[in-house]
Amino acid sequence: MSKGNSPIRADFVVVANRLPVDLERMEDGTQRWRHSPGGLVTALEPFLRARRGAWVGWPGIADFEVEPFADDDLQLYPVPLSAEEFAEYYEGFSNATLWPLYHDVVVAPEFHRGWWNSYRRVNRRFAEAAAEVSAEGATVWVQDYQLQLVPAMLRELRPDLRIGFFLHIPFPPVELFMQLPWRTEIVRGLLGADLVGFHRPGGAQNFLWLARRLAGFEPSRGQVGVRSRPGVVQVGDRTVRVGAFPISIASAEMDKLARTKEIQKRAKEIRAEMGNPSRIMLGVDRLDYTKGIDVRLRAMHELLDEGQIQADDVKLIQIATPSRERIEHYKQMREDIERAVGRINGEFGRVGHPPVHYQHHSVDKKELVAFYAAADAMIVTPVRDGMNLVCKEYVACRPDLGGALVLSEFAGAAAELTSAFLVNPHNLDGVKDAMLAALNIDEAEGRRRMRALRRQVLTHDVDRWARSFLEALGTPLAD
Ligand SMILES: Nc1ncnc2c1ncn2[C@@H]1O[C@H](COP(=O)(O)OP(=O)(O)O[C@H]2O[C@H](CO)[C@@H](O)[C@H](O)[C@H]2O)[C@@H](O)[C@H]1O
Ligand SMILES: O=P(O)(O)OC[C@H](O)CO
Repeated sequence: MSKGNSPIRADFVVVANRLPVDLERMEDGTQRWRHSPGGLVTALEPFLRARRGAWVGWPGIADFEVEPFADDDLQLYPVPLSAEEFAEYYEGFSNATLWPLYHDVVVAPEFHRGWWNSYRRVNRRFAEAAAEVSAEGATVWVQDYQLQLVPAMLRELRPDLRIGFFLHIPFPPVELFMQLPWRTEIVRGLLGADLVGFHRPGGAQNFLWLARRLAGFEPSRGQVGVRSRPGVVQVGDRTVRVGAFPISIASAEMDKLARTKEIQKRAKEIRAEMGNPSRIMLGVDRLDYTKGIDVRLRAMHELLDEGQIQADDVKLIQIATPSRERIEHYKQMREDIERAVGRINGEFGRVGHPPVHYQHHSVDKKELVAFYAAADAMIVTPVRDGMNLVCKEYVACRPDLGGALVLSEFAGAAAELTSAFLVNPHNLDGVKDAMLAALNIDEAEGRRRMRALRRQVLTHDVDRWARSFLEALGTPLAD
């Protein structure tokens, strides 16, 4: 990574809360950059690197200023946050107001005027940074719920730009969105874009309704399609399009990696290290209360308790990336999950043979792919998820057509991955039945399901997602 002067103005700019790398302070006082967590970075980073764009985002440490710098072909443009802004804009309004509100109020959202003021102030700073780094007529792609005011603010500063916005989390039902005291400002902020994108048509449809109800604009009436038939809102002399663009992963790259001898060998080692149990279930998530980690632990506990599975035969690996650790609901959930893991291992484990192998940290990409290759059943049980990339990664990593996927109906991915064992995470018996079905699936049926899942994931990758969005924005990409 090389530090340089101010970056050249770019023709293609991504604006996201986080840079794709986070600055980390080590105990000895030194610092190092590490890959940022989460699905947004996973999806966008390879795409933007290949196009030599600029990325505007927060460097991951509060009260810290970093000069713009280049990371290989990517120009990184850090936006600083004070400790107070981190608490109010990021932990507060973004993750204790919007995150729960947009995820079906799974915990109660908090509404505080101070947090909102900070959100507005920080959105303004991001808009100013994007205005500075964008070349004349550039395409600027603003990402996610932390930056919903940026499109309108940026348009005010730079009317020459083409502005897209994509929401990575669900857009809520209108009845829930209407709880937000600053609902009209958010809708007007998003309408500053030329194209507003959601994962699912339902989100686009909800937004169109709100554009009329809250901002007084007349939207088009037809049903929004997937990557087609966007809705339209006329905002003065501008036409804003509103569409559905289901995100995906770099499927071919993961498939290729999973086929390597190194990964195959490591997958066998993982099974051996666990005592070669007959079946391994896997969960991989940011440690977030929306992901339903507690649901799969409860289901496993009951299956063991009822003798439907035996602790020596069936193991669960749960890999959980630390996330938003100072926020109360996250602290509480971590305690609950770790207590549930301890309880299962205490009740059903033997020395050296716990039924649940729990890791509270990230793993690198190769290790993650080896986990996917080693697992007989992938358990993805969010109570609400915009898309969920983990289930697509698992499918891409099974060129052997082995393994089975248990997937919540409330993940955006369920609309595409219909050959998974689809479950309602609120129905514990249904989750238990699906786990058993996935663990005991006969080989031919498993291969049939996995083949259908792979057809979808390999033909709908992240490149297709980005291309379809940018085409709808009117800036198609050259090959
Ligand atoms: N322990 C671990 N070690 C290493 N890597 C790990 C890991 N745990 C998770 N990851 C990686 O982090 C990413 C998580 O992406 P997800 O889509 O599953 O959820 P996230 O909520 O972060 O993303 C948000 O953005 C994405 C993209 O739009 C939406 O799919 C989603 O609904 C939305 O909440 C995956 O690429 C996964 O491999
Ligand atoms: O760690 P956060 O809060 O930046 O969340 C990362 C996820 O991608 C959220 O979309």
